[in-house]
Amino acid sequence: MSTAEEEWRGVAAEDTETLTQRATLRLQRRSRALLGSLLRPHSRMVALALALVVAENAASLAGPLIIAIAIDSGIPAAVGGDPSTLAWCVGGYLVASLLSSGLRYLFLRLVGRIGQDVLLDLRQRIFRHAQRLSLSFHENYTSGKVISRLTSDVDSLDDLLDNGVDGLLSAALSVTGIAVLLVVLDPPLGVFVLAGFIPLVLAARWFFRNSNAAYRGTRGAIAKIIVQFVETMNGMRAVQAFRREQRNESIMSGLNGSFRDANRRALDVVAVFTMTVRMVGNISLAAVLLIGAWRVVGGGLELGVLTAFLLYLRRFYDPLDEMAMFANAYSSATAALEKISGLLEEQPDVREPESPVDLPASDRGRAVTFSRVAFRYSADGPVVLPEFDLAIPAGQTVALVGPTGAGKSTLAKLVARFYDPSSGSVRLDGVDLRELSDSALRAAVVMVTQENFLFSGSVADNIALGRPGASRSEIESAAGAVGAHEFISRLPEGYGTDVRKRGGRLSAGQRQMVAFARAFLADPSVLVLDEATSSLDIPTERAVQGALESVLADRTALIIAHRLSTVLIADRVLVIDDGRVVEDGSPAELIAESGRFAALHSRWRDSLV
Ligand SMILES: Nc1ncnc2c1ncn2[C@@H]1O[C@H](COP(=O)(O)OP(=O)(O)OP(=O)(O)O)[C@@H](O)[C@H]1O
Repeated sequence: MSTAEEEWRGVAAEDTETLTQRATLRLQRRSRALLGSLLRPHSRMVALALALVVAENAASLAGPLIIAIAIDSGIPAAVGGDPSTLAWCVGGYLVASLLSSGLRYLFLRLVGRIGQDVLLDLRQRIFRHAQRLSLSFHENYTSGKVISRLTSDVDSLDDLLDNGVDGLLSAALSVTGIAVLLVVLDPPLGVFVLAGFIPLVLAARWFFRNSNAAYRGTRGAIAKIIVQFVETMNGMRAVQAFRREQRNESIMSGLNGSFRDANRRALDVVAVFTMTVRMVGNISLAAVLLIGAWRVVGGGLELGVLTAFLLYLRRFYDPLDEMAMFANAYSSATAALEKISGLLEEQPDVREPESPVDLPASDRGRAVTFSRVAFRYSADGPVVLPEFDLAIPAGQTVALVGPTGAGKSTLAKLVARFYDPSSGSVRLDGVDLRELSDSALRAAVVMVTQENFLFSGSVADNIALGRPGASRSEIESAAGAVGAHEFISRLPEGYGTDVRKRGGRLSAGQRQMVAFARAFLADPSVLVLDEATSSLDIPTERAVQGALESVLADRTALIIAHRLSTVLIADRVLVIDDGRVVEDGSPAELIAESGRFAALHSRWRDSLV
């Protein structure tokens, strides 16, 4: 792939207003490929739907032709005493109408089913893919954008499949069918009507060019609204605490305004196109009426043929209106498809190896080694770890301390392989983390983060996250081991309490205990713990400390320690500064020296008195 194409890979083009011709073609190819892959499993059904719509149109086009025969032959014969032709015409008309309605029903049902299956598949693909993408992607892309891909973009596709495709197929078929019939019925009038097509083709070209640009704008604007909305709702506490409501409102009203303007532009384009179609249609109709009537009076045209001609002509322009609606839905869906296909094109930075290596057997933790690890979060970002070497023997508990921004969390995230080192390697019992399968890595290393995230569901479900499929007694014994059993039993519905419902909400300390129970149940050989910074009251602190000691037994642990009590139970303390180890030793050794840890230790102790 050339560098120019590389620039438009994935979500790179999302915020670009104007694209080069090459980029546009590339994005269109990508969208078409996605649509093709979505429709392929339903190809038979799509073929059946096409057959149904062709048959339906043929049945419905027979109507005016039968009326022409009725007027020109049926009625004169009936006046002459032979009503059979007229009776055949009426019967034929009824059959054609019934057939057309029945086929339409079948077509709509089928298209509805295909459409919903396609959307289901697409939603699942987006969700699955978004979950697979690396943390580094999510940090930049934000959850709001993923939500807008999954909701408003999929909705525009829904709109296209529900209304647009039906409109387009019917319109295209009836316009073609009618054009042929018009020329057959009366060639001079037919050719005259078809000449009206020239301005229509020009108008359609203008429409597509402009509406595509307008709809790219609406997709971008709605995504920004959702991002802002999600961020505000997620940060509601901070919003209210810092009185950010007014500022958020003004940001939101600006975004809403751009969304409205982008939509207005899109609708203006539709309005101009629809008006042009109607105008050409009505002028043609008036002209055909004038010329046709003049020829009927002169005896050059039969009245029935003129009637059929006028009936067809009405049907000829109505679907063109529908085409405008389709084009509308199409432009919106193309813009959505462009964004969705971009998200789906993104590849995780942290990838599972094709032929993973097994870890050796171990029953007491695993050795963790950093060998000449250099790390930066992005290719153009600052170096966070210049060259880091560290060997942690199996079973050792290491506390990481150091100033904010020193790189402690970065080290922890590298051990859990949320990121890969820019150079060098992180190894587990000598095996590079990049050579392990995801499941082996997740079984071996568990990271407990500061946020202690609880998913909606019961307390038991949240603990069971550590080992899906764990029995209730295993869950309870894990909770018991970390000392959480007692408070969980006191919750309104015990282990079955919903953590998101009133009464089930847990305090910071309780959330931490649940997270420990989860880690205990997962039973990893390496535990990475980013200790919560929030201070707990003394009894809770003790309980949490006790829980921590049970979780740490018999495993290797790397703890970003914020509490003195945690540091003191560690076998080894590493003081990190600016991505380097500046002190390394047991807590007692470091306290005995007069370095940074000794100073930190005395400040901690002073704060406890
Ligand atoms: N996701 C990220 N993207 C880019 N830079 C980051 C990211 N996370 C951290 N950094 C940068 O990397 C450096 C180290 O951050 P890190 O979070 O590892 O520090 P820390 O020692 O854990 O700090 P704290 O004690 O405040 O949590 C900082 O300069 C920070 O700005």
